[in-house]
Amino acid sequence: MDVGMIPELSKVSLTADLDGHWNRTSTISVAKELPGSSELHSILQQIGHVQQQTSDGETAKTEDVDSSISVFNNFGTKKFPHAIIIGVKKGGTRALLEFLRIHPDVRAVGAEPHFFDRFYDKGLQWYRNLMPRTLDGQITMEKTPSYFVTKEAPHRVFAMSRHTKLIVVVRDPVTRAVSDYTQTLSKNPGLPTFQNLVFKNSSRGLIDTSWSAVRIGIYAKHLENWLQYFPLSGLLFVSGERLVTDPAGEMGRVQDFLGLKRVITDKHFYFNQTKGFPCLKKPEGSSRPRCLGKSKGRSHPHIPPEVLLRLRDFYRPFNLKFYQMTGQDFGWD
Ligand SMILES: Nc1ncnc2c1ncn2[C@@H]1O[C@H](COP(=O)(O)OS(=O)(=O)O)[C@@H](OP(=O)(O)O)[C@H]1O
Repeated sequence: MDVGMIPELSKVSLTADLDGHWNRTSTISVAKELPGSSELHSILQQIGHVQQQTSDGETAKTEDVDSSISVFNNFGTKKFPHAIIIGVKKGGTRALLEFLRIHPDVRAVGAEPHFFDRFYDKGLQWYRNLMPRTLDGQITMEKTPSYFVTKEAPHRVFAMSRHTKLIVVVRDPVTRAVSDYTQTLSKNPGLPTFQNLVFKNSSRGLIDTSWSAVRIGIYAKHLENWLQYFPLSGLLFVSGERLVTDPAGEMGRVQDFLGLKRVITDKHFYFNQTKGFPCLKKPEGSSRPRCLGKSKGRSHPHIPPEVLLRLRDFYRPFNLKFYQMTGQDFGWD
């Protein structure tokens, strides 16, 4: 298709992954008024290539149309998610979702819908409409890591369906806080140092729990809110650390929890030395290996060790409580 021939009257930007490779995308701009531009959009949707930038910096398909299914057909139905990755921010939620998407029985929204925190007033039908169509036996999923720390989210998810399966990817809260800080710093290079933000003003080592990078890591506190509505058996806690060191092992647990056949195995992963993380040999919709984008697996700034130690001390009792509540020792201490 000669995109250069299309006049740019009013821009509609469609970011299409033309070669099926995650990190090499091309942007096509077409005129809104141009006859055929909506058809172009539809065609790109049909081949599953209409993408948008997700709030976590990854490129994701907006319409998860099966490549074998035309958008003009109505095979399958849009259902509320059977399972949601509810957290935690910077835990490894994007990696988990992308790994799950290689399973033929999983259909997921690529972007984060943020329904149960930001857009609840849009209503449940709006939410369901965001979901990809699924056939019998397939499960619908989404991920929005901020749900885990949103006070209203548990009762809202419960009101949608008490049977919703919930997955939480947890990571050492100290590393998570640094990762969170690194993300904010990348958007705002003028940010004060980590040590300036982590301690309360004029305090001698008092941790500032009003800073979200700290607060999110008090997992036991957030989990209490969820356990008021959901039984522990309705939640799965995935170790963010093991998702990196043993992705296939962790994916085995996830598939069991979701009642899926164990299709995703060690055959699907390879360790990319340059990236320093496991990558997919054959991701969904592509025959080429693929790693997550640059915003995942960033190097963290140096933080003085005594600051990290102080933060580790702060989290210790909350971590122990969390191990007790979940019956799992994540080994962060
Ligand atoms: N396979 C693979 N590739 C790249 N990165 C991986 C992977 N598995 C886990 N991680 C870790 O995921 C961290 C980002 O977490 P999230 O995806 O939950 O972030 S976000 O909340 O959606 O922004 C990200 O954090 P940073 O290392 O701080 O960038 C990674 O450590």
